[in-house]
Amino acid sequence: MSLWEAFLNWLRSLFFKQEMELSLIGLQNAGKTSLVNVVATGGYSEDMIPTVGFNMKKVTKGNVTIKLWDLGGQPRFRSMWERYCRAVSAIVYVVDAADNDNLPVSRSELHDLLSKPSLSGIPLLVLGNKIDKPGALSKEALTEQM
Ligand SMILES: Nc1nc2c(ncn2[C@@H]2O[C@H](COP(=O)(O)OP(=O)(O)OP(=O)(O)O)[C@@H](O)[C@H]2O)c(=O)[nH]1
Ligand SMILES: [Mg+2]
Repeated sequence: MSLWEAFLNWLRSLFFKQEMELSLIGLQNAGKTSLVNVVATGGYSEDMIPTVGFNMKKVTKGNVTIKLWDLGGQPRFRSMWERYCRAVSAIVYVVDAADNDNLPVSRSELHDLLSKPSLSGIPLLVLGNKIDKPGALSKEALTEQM
């Protein structure tokens, strides 16, 4: 790389640095912390401890830094979801696509959250997780259920 190109790249990096914040929510055991770990370090483990409260992780790839708020999904932590979703660039709602029994609860928690005026206009991604498991719903079936 020539000196000139290096200089241009440096200039670009100054102007195109991007920062965003994402909140990961969804019922306990949906796989939110596992997802954060895979994105941040590439590591996956079956041996996970339920998140108490929340965790924050910053991940930088190239010019993009993402602040990830990983929230606990147990009932006692769900009332904090809204507070940690208000100021983010996007919300990722994680659903265990293989856990049929808990889908109605997951659905009603999602709709509860979407009814909050403070969150109107924030982009939302509903992420069907655990699609490797037998019995996991297809994208279409999950969309229908949620
Ligand atoms: N088969 C399968 N298991 C997964 C997947 N993602 C996560 N798990 C497992 O699901 C369990 C729960 O994962 P966590 O990441 O702790 O779930 P969580 O949503 O953070 O749960 P809370 O912190 O309690 O809200 C762990 O045993 C993971 O190994 C997946 O894509 N496929
Ligand atoms: Mg967790």
